[in-house]
Amino acid sequence: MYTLVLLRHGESVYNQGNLFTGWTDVDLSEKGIHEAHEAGKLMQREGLTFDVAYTSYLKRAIKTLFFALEEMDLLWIPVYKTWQLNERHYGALQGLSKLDTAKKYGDEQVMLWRRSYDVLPPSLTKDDERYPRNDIRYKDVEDKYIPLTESLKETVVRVEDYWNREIAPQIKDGKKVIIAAHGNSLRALIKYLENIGNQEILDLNIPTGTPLVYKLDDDLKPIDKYYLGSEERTEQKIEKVADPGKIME
Ligand SMILES: O=C(O)[C@H](O)COP(=O)(O)O
Repeated sequence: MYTLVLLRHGESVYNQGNLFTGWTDVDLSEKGIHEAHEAGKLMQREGLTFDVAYTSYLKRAIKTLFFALEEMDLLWIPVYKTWQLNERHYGALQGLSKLDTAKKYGDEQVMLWRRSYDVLPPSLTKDDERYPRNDIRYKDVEDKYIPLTESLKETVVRVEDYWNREIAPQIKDGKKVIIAAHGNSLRALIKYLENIGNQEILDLNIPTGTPLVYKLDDDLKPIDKYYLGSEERTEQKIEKVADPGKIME
């Protein structure tokens, strides 16, 4: 049996402002920094340790991983960064308010853009400054992989590819792995790992800064999973992600 930990970044300043983020490289909020440290402490208390870590090219995930590993005195382990673990690209919605967008297009449409498997958010155009081709960090990524928008279905393809090529062999080799990524890139990975249906995936919401521990069998199929920390707090965070307009105490 293998242990794998998935960690969504702590609250970002865009999460705080309730804005669509996607590939926008925004920082953690003060609360997000705190969540990242807390995640590290929870993992330490649980007796977890890691040999290798994976994260995206986006600083909210990179910093969350850093702060969590710092708490565990594991800053020395190899950390691999990849665009393939980036958040799902939110197209022309990036930077817009989720509430204003819901007022303009209706809750149902926004829910489809946020949670459905294959509905694409409105696309960017190539002259948009948000087009990732203009960002130096993606200079080695082939044009065909640079998104103008992305459905979860497309996110699954790139996440699954990276999982099978890079991460799964490390786990099978006995390495203890943590993946620090994003709400929708983790939904994509979980959909693949647990073979969740295209309809059921609508209801999956990943809380910020809360370690999710998986027990995997020899074929890397999940046998068990659980969040670390207070169940009540995790539930509140999940509700907040599901309905970002909700006020949390
Ligand atoms: O990209 C974003 O806006 C968030 O990281 C995830 O947002 P969602 O919960 O609206 O999909």
